[in-house]
Amino acid sequence: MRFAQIIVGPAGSGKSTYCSFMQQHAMDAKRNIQVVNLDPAAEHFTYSPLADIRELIHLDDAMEDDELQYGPNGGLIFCLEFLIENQDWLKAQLCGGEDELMVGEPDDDYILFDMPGQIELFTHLKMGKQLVQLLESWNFRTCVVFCLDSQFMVDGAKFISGTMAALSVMANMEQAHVNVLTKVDLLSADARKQLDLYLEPDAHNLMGELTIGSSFGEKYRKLTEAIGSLIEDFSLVRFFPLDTQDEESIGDLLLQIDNILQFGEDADVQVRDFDEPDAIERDPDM
Ligand SMILES: Nc1nc2c(ncn2[C@@H]2O[C@H](COP(=O)(O)OP(=O)(O)OP(=O)(O)O)[C@@H](O)[C@H]2O)c(=O)[nH]1
Ligand SMILES: [Mg+2]
Repeated sequence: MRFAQIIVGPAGSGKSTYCSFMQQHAMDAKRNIQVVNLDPAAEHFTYSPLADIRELIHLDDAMEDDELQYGPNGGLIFCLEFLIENQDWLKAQLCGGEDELMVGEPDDDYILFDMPGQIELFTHLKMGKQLVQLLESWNFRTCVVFCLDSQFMVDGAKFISGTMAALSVMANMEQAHVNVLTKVDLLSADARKQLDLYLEPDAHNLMGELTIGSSFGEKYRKLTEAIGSLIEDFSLVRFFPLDTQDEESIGDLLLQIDNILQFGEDADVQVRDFDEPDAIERDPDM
């Protein structure tokens, strides 16, 4: 079994930074987490990628092509379609170029996929989901990690809007899913308090309070309340506030995603499988 986190979220929400911090954290814990860059427009990131889509296709290829003549947004969609069509390239990068899947060390098979900030790839287009299906066919267990900038979540209307964006990705991808609020270290003490209030899991009628102080909230009070209670009543959307300056915060998040992927549990099973024949050998009468 192999493990994958698909890192998605709006432009500039902190996806690539998340990948760097996660990889570094894993390294410090003597764990091997690799990162694959699937953003064909990426110019710079601070991790060293296991594979890089820009070696297959670069955004400029789609934009400078005389026939295609894409703008930056259409070009990006084209690049991801191209990736899906040329899936053998990705498979070779992930599977060491062998035809058959190589089953490496369990620790070597944990990969973060750093995606472009084009959120429509994951809200209503099919490429995001196709990528996940490909990974699954290559034995990956996947979890979507949706990054949202916490600075845009500290007033009621924005919180609702961010929650709906998360919900939209969840509904389209139909995958195990974690929502991460990034850049929490940049929040003022007041903003952090406000955010914590929204994140309180059982603050009853919290969403009703969100209508106060925002023009959208006041104008569409009933709608806002209805959306709020829908989200609250069904526990639809939860957010993890990530402070990249706090090692414990990164560790807690990784643990949560590991649990969703059942990462540690597989290791247990392998230990048990390994022990059993040994025990039988030692006591042949049993
Ligand atoms: N202080 C702080 N800055 C952050 C954090 N995460 C990201 N940033 C900054 O936010 C900016 C965007 O971060 P990226 O990681 O490039 O965001 P991205 O989602 O990969 O962006 P695109 O790939 O362009 O969609 C950079 O200047 C980062 O340094 C964080 O946790 N704390
Ligand atoms: Mg990026």
